Amino acid sequence: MFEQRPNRDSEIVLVGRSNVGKSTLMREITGHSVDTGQKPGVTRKPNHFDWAGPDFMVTDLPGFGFMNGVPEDVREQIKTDVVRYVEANADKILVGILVLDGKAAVDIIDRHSGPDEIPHDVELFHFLRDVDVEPVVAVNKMDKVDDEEERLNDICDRLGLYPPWQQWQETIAPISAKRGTVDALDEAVRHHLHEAGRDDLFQFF
Ligand SMILES: Nc1nc2c(ncn2[C@@H]2O[C@H](COP(=O)(O)OP(=O)(O)OP(=O)(O)O)[C@@H](O)[C@H]2O)c(=O)[nH]1
Ligand SMILES: [Mg+2]
Repeated sequence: MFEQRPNRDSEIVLVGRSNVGKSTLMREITGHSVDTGQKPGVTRKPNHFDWAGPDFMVTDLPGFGFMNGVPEDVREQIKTDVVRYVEANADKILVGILVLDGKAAVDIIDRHSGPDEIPHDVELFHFLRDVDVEPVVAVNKMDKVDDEEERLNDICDRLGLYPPWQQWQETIAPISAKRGTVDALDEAVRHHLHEAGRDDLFQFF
């Protein structure tokens, strides 16, 4: 289990497979420098960012799934730790941002779908809902995607959300963290913050 969680009563977490751009998005949200990398598995411990004023923080959690050079048992342990972290703090987490690689997600999901296999991304999406954390799916790296509409509709379909994706703008947010194009995510997060009566946190999104 991850140690040393700062004592904050409101939180937004970033979760997802390794190398999808969680830390890049974290940098974009917070304006702080965060380690990012070409190689998966850069973030091994949660990165918490809090501010002097509000009782709020954003947490960039380690990625899981395939990572070059990282043994399977370590990858599984990271995933277990991430799930436990979210479970343990679910009552404080206002929004769970599930980051996907828009270019790769559908192929990876389809490759890992089977009679006794649920893909990590799909599992995590339903897990967030199960623990009553509002999920927002940040479909990242859209700068590399040509068939945007089709891709977003396929992602909805795999997550059990009836297409077209435009019906789910509080849940599905196409972005490019690297380019700083994150308006759709800000909108979706604000929607949930508003529902939670937390317009005071709009300053961060
Ligand atoms: N083309 C493109 N590349 C991106 C985008 N966002 C992130 N990347 C790249 O994706 C790679 C991984 O980014 P990270 O932010 O380190 O990914 P991560 O999800 O934090 O990875 P872990 O810490 O291993 O879980 C880096 O090379 C980033 O520059 C994006 O919007 N577009
Ligand atoms: Mg990272």
